[in-house]
Amino acid sequence: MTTPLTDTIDTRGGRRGSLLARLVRRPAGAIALGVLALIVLVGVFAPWLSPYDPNLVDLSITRALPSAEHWLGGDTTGRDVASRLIWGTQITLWGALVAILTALVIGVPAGLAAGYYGGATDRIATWISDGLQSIPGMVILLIVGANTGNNFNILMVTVGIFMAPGYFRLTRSTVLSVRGEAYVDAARVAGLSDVRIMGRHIITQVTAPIVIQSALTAGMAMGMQAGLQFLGIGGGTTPGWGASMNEGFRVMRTDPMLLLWPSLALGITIAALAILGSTLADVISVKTPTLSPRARKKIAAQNAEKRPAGATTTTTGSISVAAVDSAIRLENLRVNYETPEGPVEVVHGITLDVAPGEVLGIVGESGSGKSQTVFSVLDLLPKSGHYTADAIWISGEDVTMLSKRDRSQLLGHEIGYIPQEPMTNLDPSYTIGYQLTEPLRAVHGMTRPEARERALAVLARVGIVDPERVLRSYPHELSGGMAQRVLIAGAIAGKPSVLVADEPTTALDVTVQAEVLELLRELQQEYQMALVIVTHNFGVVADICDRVVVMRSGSIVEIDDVGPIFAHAEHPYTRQLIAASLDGAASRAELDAHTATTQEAPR
Ligand SMILES: Nc1ncnc2c1ncn2[C@@H]1O[C@H](COP(=O)(O)OP(=O)(O)OP(=O)(O)O)[C@@H](O)[C@H]1O
Repeated sequence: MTTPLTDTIDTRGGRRGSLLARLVRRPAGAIALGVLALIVLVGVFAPWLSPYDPNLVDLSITRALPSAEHWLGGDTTGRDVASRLIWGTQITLWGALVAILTALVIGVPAGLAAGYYGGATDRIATWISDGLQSIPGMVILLIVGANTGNNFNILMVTVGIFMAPGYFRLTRSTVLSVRGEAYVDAARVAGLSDVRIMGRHIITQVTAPIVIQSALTAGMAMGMQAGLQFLGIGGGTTPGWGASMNEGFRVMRTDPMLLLWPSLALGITIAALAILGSTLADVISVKTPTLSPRARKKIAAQNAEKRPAGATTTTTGSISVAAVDSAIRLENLRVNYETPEGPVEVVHGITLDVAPGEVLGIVGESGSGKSQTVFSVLDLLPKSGHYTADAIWISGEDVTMLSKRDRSQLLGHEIGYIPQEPMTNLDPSYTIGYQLTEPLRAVHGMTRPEARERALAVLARVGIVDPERVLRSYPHELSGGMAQRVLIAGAIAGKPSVLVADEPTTALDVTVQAEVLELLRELQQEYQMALVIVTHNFGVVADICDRVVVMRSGSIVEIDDVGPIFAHAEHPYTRQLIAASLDGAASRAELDAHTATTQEAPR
């Protein structure tokens, strides 16, 4: 039985917060939202905010300059400009709303049905959508305007119909991308109706892109509406901003301000909608944030502050050999990630080392920081991540003092790396031969025949029966176990002094796991390499390691030799992990027996 470790789950990550909260956390989002909220309030409360009837003519204020009574002055026929602008806000927003609702009501259900059902439904809907897009919208709008007495609402519904294909295509493509997901199949198997599946499981995927599209479409609808009114179509008695622009345009030379105010209102609104749309897209897609150089400096300064003057550090862990004698030595390593909620530290100042020829296990449950530690050594952190350390020694050199180029040279020579997922770490477009020989030629300066010879030798050494054939093969032609052996061959081909294996057996089935561990143990002894093996499994530790580092929530809770750890682990978390890992795990003897009898045959 496996002991549950639910009480040790790290919950510091927290929730990402509501969409609105994430939006207003960004300055551009907050400003755009604030401006739009103000515009909407003006539109909604126009009857109360407007000081005069927008159509009231008072000849005494004809072309009047701004004054206390008439904030923006009077127009050419003696109407209050501010009142017309305020009422114009309402009519412009209303027009945009009618157009968007029309486009939504037509485009989204059609896109859902086309994407979900495919076949004839998809073909017919796509054909109609393409047809709509090929029709010149302005001509139709002129015809509709002429036949409906320039009815504003009907014109905006027509604008909405021409905008529906945008929603249709967006919804259809989103549905197509989720239609084959396992959870949609599961809902089908569970007997849920199509309408329910679309309404519950699929629409949720479509909502975010639709919100973004609506922000952008609103701007376009306002632009079209203004364009129509500018042409004198759909103005009505209460002018939208477009109609005011038309009036202002006619007297642009003598009264330029009459054109300026509505143009400004329209420009600001459309700009705010565009900024809102693109900020929403950023927030919703949660693009991986990248740490800016400024943020990196800030984190480094904060980490320096955490170190009391004179004292070495506030780190966890310990070291066993002198820095220059170590294969790897980390001093006060911290890893930070930039997240939508701000920087988060995921490794909290750890110190550890590996002696030459030693096998060190880094153990901990998922999320404890094992991989981030290894990635920092290998300089493999993603762009959103950043580490700081007092020093990182690799084969007696502090790599934090080296240039990026020198560091990667050193890594290429001194460290071999075996990743978690063998298949995803081989490029499907290249043969195994190319992938094995490329680093030998580029980093180790071998000629093509030398590299080929070395690749064949290491493939044979890791137990590949027909190395010549494997060299010609593409990754998809290998089994998972063979792919992992190929990666091990690649890792040792350059004769590194340290081999780092990140959960090297996780993706393999249990029989192959035993063989791969056995191989690693043999290679480590044969090449006299230091081996760092990342695992969540104490069974692996028992099998292969000399010393073990136990990590939890980004800190080291215990470091000791394997014997003492199993005999009397000090930390309760270590004891819990040991119990969870070893219950039911195959014993060393069983694994050995298995390895002796089973030899994996290549396909
Ligand atoms: N790109 C990232 N952005 C933000 N946080 C991250 C990122 N990658 C990892 N983390 C966080 O860092 C912490 C440590 O992750 P790490 O991958 O080192 O865990 P691990 O112990 O190797 O787990 P596993 O065995 O599942 O690989 C986790 O809390 C994880 O959520």
